[in-house]
Amino acid sequence: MSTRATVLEAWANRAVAETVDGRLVAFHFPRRLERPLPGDEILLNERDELDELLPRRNRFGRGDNRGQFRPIAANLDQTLIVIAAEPAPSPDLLHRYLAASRICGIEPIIVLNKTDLPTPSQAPFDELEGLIELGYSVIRTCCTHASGIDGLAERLEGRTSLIAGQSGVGKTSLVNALIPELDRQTGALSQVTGKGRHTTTSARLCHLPEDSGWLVDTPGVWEYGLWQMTPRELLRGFPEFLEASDGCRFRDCSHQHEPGCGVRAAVEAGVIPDFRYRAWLRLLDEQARLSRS
Ligand SMILES: Nc1nc2c(ncn2[C@@H]2O[C@H](COP(=O)(O)OP(=O)(O)OP(=O)(O)O)[C@@H](O)[C@H]2O)c(=O)[nH]1
Ligand SMILES: [Zn+2]
Repeated sequence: MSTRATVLEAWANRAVAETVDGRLVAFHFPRRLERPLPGDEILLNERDELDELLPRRNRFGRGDNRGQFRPIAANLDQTLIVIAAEPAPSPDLLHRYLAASRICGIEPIIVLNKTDLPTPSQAPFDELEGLIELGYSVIRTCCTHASGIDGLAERLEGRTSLIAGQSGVGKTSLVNALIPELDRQTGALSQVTGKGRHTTTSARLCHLPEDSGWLVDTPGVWEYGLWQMTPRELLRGFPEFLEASDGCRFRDCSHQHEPGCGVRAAVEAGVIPDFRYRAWLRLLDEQARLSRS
């Protein structure tokens, strides 16, 4: 008899999962099995050992310093990309996150936190209107005055979301506002792992109040990098280009120099904002550097 469980947190060779009947189980896993990720569905045997990792819908991850894909969590419905006026996002951080989500097949939602601070008139803040026109959702929140939290909570209902962003943008404050009883969940987790205190050095799947969904909290990062991929894969991160590329004269159009390029025509017509085209060119350039190094 096997028990179905959801992985909450995983390290090099051990993890914690919650069974369907709400029991927390810590287990080691054999190296022959792929490392489970927060959000993974698994089967445990009667000795509470990992029997099987069930097929995943998707994985979200990042590139490591060698450009390899490093998975963070699995089976997600959406990513919450948190940005704030302070600390100001590094250039292209938001575009990388948005592209990564789309490439992983996950809908990104932009969360502009710290709306009590003046918004600088620079990228990416002055690009948000353009992104909304392209169909991206932007939710504005302020943890200091607890505003926008209900609207954000509504978007999380019944879903599994991952929250990510630069260190200091207020991820922890948002998670605490969304999950008032986070301490209890953290305490229960520490008990089964035997770890005294919990530090957010790894991604962790948490329950939203009243079982209204799941949230993957991730450690803050200074920089978020993409992994090495082909130009075709990168294009999937810019879905608005895909439609326009149907109009390209050449099937293998690079959308850079060729005559009759549907993407460049859409940029010139203002259908694709110029800032998106330039961001894509910069990420393409980054990819060329990744593959050389
Ligand atoms: N003005 C303002 N400050 C905020 C807001 N939300 C969070 N902060 C402050 O921003 C700082 C960083 O907040 P955290 O919640 O620790 O940010 P974090 O993204 O979790 O940072 P890491 O733990 O490094 O990943 C703290 O001093 C918070 O009090 C907000 O809406 N407005
Ligand atoms: Zn083209």
